[in-house]
Parts: sequence; C-alpha cells; structure tokens
Amino acid sequence: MCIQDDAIPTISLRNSDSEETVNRLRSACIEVGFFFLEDHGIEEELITDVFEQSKLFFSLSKPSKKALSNPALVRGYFTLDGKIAYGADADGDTKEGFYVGRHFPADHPEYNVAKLKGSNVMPSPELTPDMDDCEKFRTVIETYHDKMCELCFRLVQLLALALGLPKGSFDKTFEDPMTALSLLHYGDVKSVPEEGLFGAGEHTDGPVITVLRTDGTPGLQVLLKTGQWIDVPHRSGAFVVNLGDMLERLSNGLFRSTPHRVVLQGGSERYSLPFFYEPGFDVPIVPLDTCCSEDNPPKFEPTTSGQYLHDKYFSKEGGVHSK
Ligand SMILES: O=C(O)CCC(=O)C(=O)O
Ligand SMILES: [Fe+2]
Repeated sequence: MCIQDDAIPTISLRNSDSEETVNRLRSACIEVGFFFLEDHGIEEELITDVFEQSKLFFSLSKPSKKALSNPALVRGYFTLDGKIAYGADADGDTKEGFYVGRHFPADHPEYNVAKLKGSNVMPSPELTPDMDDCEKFRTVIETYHDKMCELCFRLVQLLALALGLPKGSFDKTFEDPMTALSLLHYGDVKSVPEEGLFGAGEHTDGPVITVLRTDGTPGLQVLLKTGQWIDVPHRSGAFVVNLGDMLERLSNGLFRSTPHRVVLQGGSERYSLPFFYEPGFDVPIVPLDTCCSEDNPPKFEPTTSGQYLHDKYFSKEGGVHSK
C-alpha cells in the first residue's frame, strides 16, 4: 500500500469541453476509473455545512436514528448492528449511513415505491426530539443533493464526449435519474484487513458514477489495473469521482468500474459523502453500439437500471447492501 501522487488523474471542469480535457478524461476512465474533479462549482461553504449536519445527525441517540429508516426505498438510516439493511457481504464494515434520494411525496403523481420513487425520511421534532434544527438539516442536505444532481448531469455529458459520442447523447438517459446521497460515518476502529474488518470492504459501485467528498481522514484505497492497492490522497477542494458498473456495462468494458475499499488507521472517526447517480428505473443498460464491433461483441447481458440495482443490492439474503 502506498500513496502514488500521480496515479489518479485530475479533471478540471473549467474548459471542460476542450479536446485536451476530453482526452484526459477518456484515458482516466479506461486506465483508472477514478479521477479528482476540480473547478466543479460547488461552494466549499455548502460542503462544510453538509459535514456539520452529518456530524449532528450521527451524534443523535440510537432510537432517533433508527426512527428514520425506510430500507424498501433505500432511504434514511442504515446501520450494521441492527441488521436493518445490510446483507452478509457487508459483515465487517464499521460504518453507519443515512441515504437521501430525489424526494417524491406520497401525493406526487410519479410516486412509485416499486420503482424507488418515494419520500425521504428526514428528522422531525416527533421522530428525532434530540435534533435541534431539523429544518436546517433538511435544507442543507436537499440543497447539496440537488446541486450534485446538476453536477452529475454535466459529468455524464462529458463522459459522452469521452466515449466519442455527441455531448447530449445521455441527456435522455438521465432525464429522470435515480440518485442516492449517502452521509457516511466510520467509527474510530482500526481496520484489520487480514481479519476481514474494514471501514468498507472491497466493492465496486453499481451506478454510473459516484462523486465523493471526504473529511480528509485517510482510508479510501483503489485497486489499480496492476493489482496494486493505493491510498487515495486527500486533495483539498476536489471531489473524487469513480465510475460504476453501469458505465462499465454501457461502455462494453472499456471504462473501468474500479474496486475500492476503506481501510481505517484507527484513532479518529471519519465522515464521507458519496453521491451515487444512475439512470431512471426502466432505462436499459445495454452495451452501446459504438462500443461494440464484430471483434468486440457485447460482453454484458442487457438489463435495466432498476433491475441491475435489484440484482446487485437486494437479491442476496439480508436485504439492501452497501453501495
Ligand atoms: O467513504 C469512502 O471514502 C468511500 C465510500 C464508498 O466507497 C461507498 O460508499 O461506496
Ligand atoms: Fe464505493
């Protein structure tokens, strides 16, 4: 394990459509599947507020946190000890989380629990009496969620260019996206990889892209193509973006959905904010014609965004799995 400063490329959204940026992004997606994102336009002040609210949330009493859970919709509080949500392959993870998606209240015409279009579960004086300012929590978290949606829409336009397609090629694919903003809190427990104890065990993300911000506490490691695990250094002001399985499938394996994990040094807690972005429930996830040829036939069976998530996270014993 080591820090390799140049192993993870940097993409700036200033001048993002330039040929140089598009080529750099293409190579990042093919070679690493991870990149730092700079000049992204999300204010640091907002990100600081999100971390502050996240810390407030996780410091609530257990009953308060557990009152905010809706595993069927992948919303609200997720813990390991309560066996509310995680399946067998998350054993050994030492984290808790809180998920927020696009909010569809029960009277919304598109409300549809089977398609994961439902309500967020937010703190309230009734459910979380120990949360001082529930309204502030909701406003900060929803504002961040919505800005991340906009940022991700820009990013998938850039990814279309990186695949050699017109910029708007994925606009329809993401007109009604599924999203999950995850507030994560890792305990100050030292990971013991040999014993299977991790902050988060090795996994790939299911969605198209994940845009992550951490509090700067080390832990995230990425598996390079060479088989070497490297630490992702903290880069102040930047997001860490990684590609997920759905983009690997769409690109017929050209773009990498890279295995990663969180290995904690112990002695300090860690907070992070992954934002997961994927097409709407019924959108087909099929290798793109432009990524296939006679010599390079489709490597993946057709599926849909919702089906893929279901197969990856819900189908195993124990219910919803960690992203
Ligand atoms: O906390 C992190 O740094 C990464 C979390 C992660 O990989 C995930 O939640 O999918
Ligand atoms: Fe992940």
